[in-house]
Amino acid sequence: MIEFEGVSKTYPDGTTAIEQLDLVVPSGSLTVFVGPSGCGKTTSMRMINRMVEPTTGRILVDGEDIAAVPTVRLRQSMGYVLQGAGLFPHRTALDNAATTLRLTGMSRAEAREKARDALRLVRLRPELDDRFPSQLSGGQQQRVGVARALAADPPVLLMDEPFSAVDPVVRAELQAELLHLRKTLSQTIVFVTHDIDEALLLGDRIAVFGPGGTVHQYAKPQTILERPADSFVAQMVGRDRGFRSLGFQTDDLPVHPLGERDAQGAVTAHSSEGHSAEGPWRLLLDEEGGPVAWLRGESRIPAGEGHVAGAGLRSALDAVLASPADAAVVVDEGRAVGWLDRNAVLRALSVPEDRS
Ligand SMILES: Nc1ncnc2c1ncn2[C@@H]1O[C@H](COP(=O)(O)OP(=O)(O)OP(=O)(O)O)[C@@H](O)[C@H]1O
Repeated sequence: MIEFEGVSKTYPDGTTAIEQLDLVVPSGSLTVFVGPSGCGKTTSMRMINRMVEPTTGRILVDGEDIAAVPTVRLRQSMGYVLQGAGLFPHRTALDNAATTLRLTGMSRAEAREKARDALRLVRLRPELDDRFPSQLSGGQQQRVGVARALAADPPVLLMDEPFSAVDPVVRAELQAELLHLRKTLSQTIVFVTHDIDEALLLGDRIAVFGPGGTVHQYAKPQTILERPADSFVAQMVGRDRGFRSLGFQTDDLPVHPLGERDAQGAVTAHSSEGHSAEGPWRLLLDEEGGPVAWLRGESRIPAGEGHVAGAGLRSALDAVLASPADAAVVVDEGRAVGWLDRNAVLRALSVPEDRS
């Protein structure tokens, strides 16, 4: 657990970066600091590993005031990932990933062994281990940066705009990777970004920073979307708040059985309303059971991705709206497994969730 207690920071030139910050980052959580440029996110994060010292207040890590912890010991307990990875250009991916371990005095062989494990954890392909940063793509460099921070298995991971220097497709990939990694990691993560969508996607909790270094709201993503604390936060989260908040509402909608395949390899869509004169929509599946196309009479419409059971009401609504039939297909690892009834989704939307 990381606790900020009445923390303020005024730089020697008189700039106040942070004003009276009181905030608790729970152990094992991924907490995002989000806000426009210059509102003190990076300053707050750097105070956690004492790259910046507070002017007033104190910061506790697991109950210990970090002002009393030697900086070397403190930093060894915290991985740090920067924007643009910040790799050493003349070291290979493997040696870059081994850097922090070497600083702890570990032998080269052992450090490389552990670094190799970390590179596999972030899914860098083994054949890239011996490349230099200039021979890696931006996304691959960023993976090495994350591996370097994780290699020593520190209890705290500080990530400062780690994905902002890569293109949107690679960025989405790295975000998905981090969500995946979190299932196996126990680290307490503090993640800085100016992108509210990234914050909503990744954060267990989000602190919205505003001008003058004040935190306007510190809450779960769903709460930030549904109940922004003030007009500044409402403006940050922007348009489609209501629709986007559906993504955080769980769906426990019934899944109807898929039924038998016909001679063509298609299954007939579940319907609660009866079929039109042209007969029912059928969904053609490939050999592995993946949806290919909707068929009815002369019509053939490419099948969308379908809905993954439990993925939330936003995904369920999207799937039924995109389907030409009265039902959307439910998929598991790309294979069709059942049907989601459109009316059931619409009924679920009309019953407000308990938001207490
Ligand atoms: N070393 C410094 N000396 C003086 N002022 C500083 C220093 N570092 C940061 N600042 C100022 O403190 C304020 C907060 O900066 P900080 O980098 O923490 O904000 P940020 O929200 O992380 O912004 P960005 O997203 O642009 O990095 C800004 O006004 C900045 O100019």
